[in-house]
Amino acid sequence: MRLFTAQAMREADRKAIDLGYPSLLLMDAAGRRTAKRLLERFAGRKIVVLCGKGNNGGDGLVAARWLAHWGHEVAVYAAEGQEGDAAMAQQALRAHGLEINPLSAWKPQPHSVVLDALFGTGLRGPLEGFYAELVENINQSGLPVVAVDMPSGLPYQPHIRANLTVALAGLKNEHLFYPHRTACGRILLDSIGMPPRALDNPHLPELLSSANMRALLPIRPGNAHKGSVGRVLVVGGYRSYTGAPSLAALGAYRTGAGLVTVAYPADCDVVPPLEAVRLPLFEWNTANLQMARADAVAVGMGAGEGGVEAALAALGLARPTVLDADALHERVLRAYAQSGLPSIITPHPGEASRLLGLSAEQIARFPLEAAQTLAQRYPGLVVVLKGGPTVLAWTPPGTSETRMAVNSTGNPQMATGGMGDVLAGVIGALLAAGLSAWDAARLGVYLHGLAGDQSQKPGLLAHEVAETLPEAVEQLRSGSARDFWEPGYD
Ligand SMILES: NC(=O)C1=CN([C@@H]2O[C@H](COP(=O)(O)OP(=O)(O)OC[C@H]3O[C@@H](n4cnc5c(N)ncnc54)[C@H](OP(=O)(O)O)[C@@H]3O)[C@@H](O)[C@H]2O)[C@@H](O)CC1
Ligand SMILES: [K+]
Repeated sequence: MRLFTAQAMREADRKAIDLGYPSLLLMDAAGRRTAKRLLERFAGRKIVVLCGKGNNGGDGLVAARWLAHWGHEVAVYAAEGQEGDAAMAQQALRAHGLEINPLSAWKPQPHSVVLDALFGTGLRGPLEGFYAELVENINQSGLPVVAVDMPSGLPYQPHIRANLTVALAGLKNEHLFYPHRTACGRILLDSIGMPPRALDNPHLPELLSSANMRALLPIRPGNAHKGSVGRVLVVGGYRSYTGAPSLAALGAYRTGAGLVTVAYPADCDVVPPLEAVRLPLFEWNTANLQMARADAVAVGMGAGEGGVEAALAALGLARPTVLDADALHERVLRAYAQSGLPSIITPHPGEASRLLGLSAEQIARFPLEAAQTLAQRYPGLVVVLKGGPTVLAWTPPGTSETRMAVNSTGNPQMATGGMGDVLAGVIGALLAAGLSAWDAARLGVYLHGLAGDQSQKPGLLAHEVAETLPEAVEQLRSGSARDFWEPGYD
């Protein structure tokens, strides 16, 4: 499954037409299915359909026709100047005897639901004048709004704040990234019958879905023993950051690691989980770290000033590695990129900002671009740029194309201390279980977010998320993990 931009969706639309698929069929499916979705939630209210002159408006005209056909009370307000498919939709609506009112005549009507079919992927800039005012009036009316494809006005201001958005053919950036996602309300996805070949575009980011992630779960053989399912070495801790390596160890164990060793400075008060092997060290060097037999390493959590030294010492172990927090320095990243070892870096926007020389606000605003830039700067390293949502990027060595993925699990309550440490442990366990760096990173962020989604209450703590990981793994394995968008009828 891919994550689209408005432009990429227009290309998919063109591709469908090139394949011979009649565009009017897409519009009919879009309108009809949106109408059904509206009825599921808002049956009994009068339906007011507001249509622009483009194809988003055309979808609205189709929806109005079906709603009237099914016997519901519908009022239609539309801009003038429809062409092509939208003009046909208008013709069909007139044939059903429905009156079309000018958009300027719309006034909020009590107990109505608004179907927002003003603008979709064809918007080319912020709404102004009449349309800006209309959007503000709709928002201020307090009436429930169902948006066709996306709330009109996005990604600019002003835009509609919808209760429900029916995304057509695929999810777009606005449906995933905050703050725009908030304006969508609940998100439903409908394929509208778009030929899959038209949507197939390997250059777009992968959207991590339950079906794809389920296929990556490692299988625990019947004769498993603790040495065969993955041994993780966690390296970190410094002064007041003694909890970080312990949380990583917990994350690793709860994801299925067979044995976790925690290496930490001997003069630090680190208290690893009871089940972990303790490795207090007076010096970070490879020989010392070799005392732990590890299939994968997670290094840097709470390592403070010792982060660089610890990560360079861990490089000598030549194991797949997760580099987190205080290990995330230019020197370390260069060395790991050159080593060719499967390695993953897990910066948050602040750490990415230090690496890229950009502000954390810029990183948070353009996460796809930031992750891609890091992946191109350090070929071979899998970049996990943490955020809402987390973005992944990887430039396989010897290639120039960067693969991108966007996570679909997780919630804002997970923005608390220690959450990243747990994630590093989760990914470490998956590396130790034998997954490739790209697979371990994608499945790791997905599971970590899914665990966080079990409780979306304020005050969620990192160790609680770690404790919920087994439930998340089980949910994914059993097929009961749900994607946040609800799939359509097909
Ligand atoms: N994906 C698919 O395959 C399918 C997609 N479908 C649907 O098509 C939708 C996309 O339709 P679209 O391309 O016609 O664009 P749309 O959003 O209706 O807006 C265009 C209108 O907006 C206007 N306009 C632009 N900027 C403006 C501004 N700043 N301020 C004011 N006006 C502005 C522009 O006017 P113009 O500048 O051209 O005069 C034009 O009239 C998509 O979201 C989905 O709902 C389905 O029907 C079936 C399959
Ligand atoms: K819309």
